[in-house]
Amino acid sequence: MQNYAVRPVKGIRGEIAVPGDKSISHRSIMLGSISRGETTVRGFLRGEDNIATLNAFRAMGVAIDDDGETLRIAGKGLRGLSEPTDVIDCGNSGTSMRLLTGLLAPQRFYSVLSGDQYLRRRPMRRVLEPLVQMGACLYGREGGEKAPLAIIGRGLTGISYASPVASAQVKSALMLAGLYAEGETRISEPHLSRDHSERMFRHFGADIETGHGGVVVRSGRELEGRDIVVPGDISSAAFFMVAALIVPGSELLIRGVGVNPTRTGIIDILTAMGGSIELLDQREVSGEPVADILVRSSRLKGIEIAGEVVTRAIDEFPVICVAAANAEGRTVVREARELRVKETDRIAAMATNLRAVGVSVTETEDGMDIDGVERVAAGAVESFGDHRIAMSMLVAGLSAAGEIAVSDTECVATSFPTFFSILETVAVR
Ligand SMILES: O=C(O)C1=C[C@@H](OP(=O)(O)O)[C@@H](O)[C@H](O)C1
Ligand SMILES: C=C(OP(=O)(O)O)C(=O)O
Repeated sequence: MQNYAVRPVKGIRGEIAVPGDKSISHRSIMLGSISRGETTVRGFLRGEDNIATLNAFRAMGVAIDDDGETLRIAGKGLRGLSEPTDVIDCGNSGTSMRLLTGLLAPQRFYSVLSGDQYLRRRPMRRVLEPLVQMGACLYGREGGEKAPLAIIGRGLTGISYASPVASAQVKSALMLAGLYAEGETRISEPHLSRDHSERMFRHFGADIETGHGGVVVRSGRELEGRDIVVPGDISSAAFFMVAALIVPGSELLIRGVGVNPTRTGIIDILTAMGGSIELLDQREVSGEPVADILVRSSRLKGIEIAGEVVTRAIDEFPVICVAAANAEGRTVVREARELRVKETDRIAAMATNLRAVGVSVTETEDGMDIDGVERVAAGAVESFGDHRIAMSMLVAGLSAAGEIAVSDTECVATSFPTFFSILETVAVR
């Protein structure tokens, strides 16, 4: 088991670029594989989650060439995937498993999806239930709640589905199924979740409409291969944004970060806490907004966080907790129940870890109250096998009273394999 310890530093300074967006990288492989012609992907995230998606499509007969810079996907068209000869291993990746379930349900073959011990504990009925309403034949442990999932591909019919959770994975699974289902598939959600699928479906020429009522996908149109440039992942940038805010004497420029409005909740939250964050050189790349982000150390204050911004910052809560621990006063998080069903229960994990470094945290069913301290104490904590918990606690160590040691940090490679090397380049000792 790999452990890593971070000592307090004198500043976070310089210029960095973070690796490609995880959500967009997954989708580029999926849509490229079921399009006609070649798709090229530059800036693809080579994290373990995305490699799981890449291997899944190779196992279904798609030729994907990787020269280390650009991926070249020889698209097979909507009906060109072939039956995988073994279980598809989604590793730790909820996105791979849920989106693949939607894509595989309407194929003319049998497939099985599984994953690691964490993924096999996560809820899957949220995608199985609407897909079964569309006519899918799907099985899972615990009455369809948990992986391994068995998928007996067959013809589907479009439905109109109001999702009870704001989840881009549920929405995207149904959109992918909708490419094959007879008629139209309509999906609405309580708040708009990340809309990378909508943007990429349009980019590949799918028959799609978006608006206040949600998204509508119509089947019958082949997709066309495209050239995609993946922007930097704002969820990875978030660790360095918080690091630069909480370490006095910091100034950090993060270049080429995706700033899709469905993902910028972290910027809104940190700005409301008093953080100095500027977006520079805003532009558009492959249908996604991109900017450089300039962050300077700031005195943060506690705020209340609830409502739609929670969806727009869902993966950033572990590191938001670290910002809150370093802020003056109390930060109140509510309506964030979804955090309990991620790679681990992120409310419980962060409460445990922050308490271990001297921060008072009260858990509620759908959130937590965090009382900021002058300085987080030194201590030893666990990753709970969750990449974002590991990186968040390492960031906490940068401005703590002493060393923070985190155990089981291999999981960082799930989404951000270059985290440690980037940290070395910006930490002023
Ligand atoms: O669609 C996606 O790429 C993702 C959606 C979110 O999950 P939910 O759909 O479960 O909210 C997010 O937490 C995950 O990291 C990536
Ligand atoms: C929740 C996450 O990913 P996934 O659901 O794809 O495992 C994440 O990366 O924080």
